[in-house]
Amino acid sequence: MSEGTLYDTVWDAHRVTTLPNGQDQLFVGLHLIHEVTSPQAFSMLNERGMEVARPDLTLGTVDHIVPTDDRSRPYADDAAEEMMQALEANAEDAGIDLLDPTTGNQGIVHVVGPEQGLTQPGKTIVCGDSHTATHGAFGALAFGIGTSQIRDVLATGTIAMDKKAVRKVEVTGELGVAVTAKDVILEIIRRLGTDGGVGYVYEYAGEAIEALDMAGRMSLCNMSIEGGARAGYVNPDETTYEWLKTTEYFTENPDEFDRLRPYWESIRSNADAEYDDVITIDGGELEPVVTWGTTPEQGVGITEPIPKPTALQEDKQARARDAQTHIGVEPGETMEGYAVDVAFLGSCTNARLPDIRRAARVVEGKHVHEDVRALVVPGSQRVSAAAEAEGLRDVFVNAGFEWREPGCSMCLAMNDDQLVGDEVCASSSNRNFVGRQGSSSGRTVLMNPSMVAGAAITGEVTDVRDLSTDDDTVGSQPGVSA
Ligand SMILES: CC(C)[C@H](C(=O)O)[C@@H](O)C(=O)O
Ligand code: SF4
Repeated sequence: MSEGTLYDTVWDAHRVTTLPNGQDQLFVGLHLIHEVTSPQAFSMLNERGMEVARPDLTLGTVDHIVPTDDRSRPYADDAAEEMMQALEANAEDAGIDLLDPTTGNQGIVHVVGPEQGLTQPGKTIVCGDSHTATHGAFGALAFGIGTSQIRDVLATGTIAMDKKAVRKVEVTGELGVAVTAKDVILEIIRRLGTDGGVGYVYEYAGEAIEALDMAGRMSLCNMSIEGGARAGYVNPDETTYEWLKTTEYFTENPDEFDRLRPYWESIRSNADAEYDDVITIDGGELEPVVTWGTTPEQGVGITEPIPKPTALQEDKQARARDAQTHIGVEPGETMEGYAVDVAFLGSCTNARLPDIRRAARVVEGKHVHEDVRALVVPGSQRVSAAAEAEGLRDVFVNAGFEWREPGCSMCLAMNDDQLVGDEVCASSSNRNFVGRQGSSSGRTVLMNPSMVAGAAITGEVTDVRDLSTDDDTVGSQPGVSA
């Protein structure tokens, strides 16, 4: 078993006891809740007449069902209004802060926690949402949990969990122009498969990871779960501390920053830490990755041919054939030139300010292709306001994009933002499952945000390196705090 890793150290620091069934009971430092997965857990608690143990360590937001256009109440969709009301009532009763749209701080749960400065190194963070691993970007242990676990955390402020093995995923070298954290994680999943991480937590390390800004680290950790890992994290460093320092939590509590910093330093994996597995990828060799299929592992470099199903592992061949039929691609072709109908720049993977900046650089002075419907859905109200203040909203709107209010939107289509019929979407989100974007015949091609911007402009999957000669510098800071 691993030893001396951040995972081991933070786990031990939070262990309350080992339970008779062998699981460890961990103290939970931050519990994030949203409208889809929390109502049932609150009902279970209410049925037993129990109270929320740590409302002070719980934070709510609304993201999945919230409309991204007209947000006047009641919401046009009754189911959405009902979920929102349940969340409001539960938060109010328990005394939990709720980042609703009137606060100016609303957004996707995995965008707002870090923005608020509540996602911190060495914390245990849970949320009833599979992409909770995002918060691992800060060196937190962050896990997605199910409804009965949400209930348990609400009731006790702790959670029972099995300890996993740790795989170090080392990405060496320097990423090329237009190659981003999204491409790195799509490449990792392509190589190891969507179940390659089962039983593991991933520690991302190496020069290419250390060079990523916090937005990039969040994109990377966000998709750990798509690779089957229980969680993913990056050891905290100066980049992490710089982000934290500018958040409201720490500008309001500067002493806290000085008090916590030694702890943050102390939890970093030791130089001689032992891992259960190590894999190394040469980051310098990567190019932008896009998916050709219906799982995130079915990806390919933008200039590479789509594989023949028979070239894949035997148990993956049938699924690959079905996927190629659904998407309508042939092995041997590249994805370049594949026509798109919709461009979606959004989701907790890629809707932070640096993502929007990168995409804006591609879009500036150009126009969305006449056959394409293009949307920017910022990850949070803060991201949106910061982007607007920098003039980025104008760049997109002038180019023919719709600029929407924050939420999950077309990432999973629980609101009105949906594909129609067999539309193809160039999407900066994290899942390309059949039906994911609201239409069972709809087709999703996952890619990084500037590639989405490129597809919006040309009307087809495009190697964005051919569109922009710029380097990849967009500023390392979020620019969305305080
Ligand atoms: C609705 C929620 C339970 C779900 C998740 O857990 O991931 C959603 O966020 C998703 O991305 O599919
Ligand atoms: S943006 Fe997508 S992946 Fe992220 S929480 Fe919302 S639905 Fe889930």
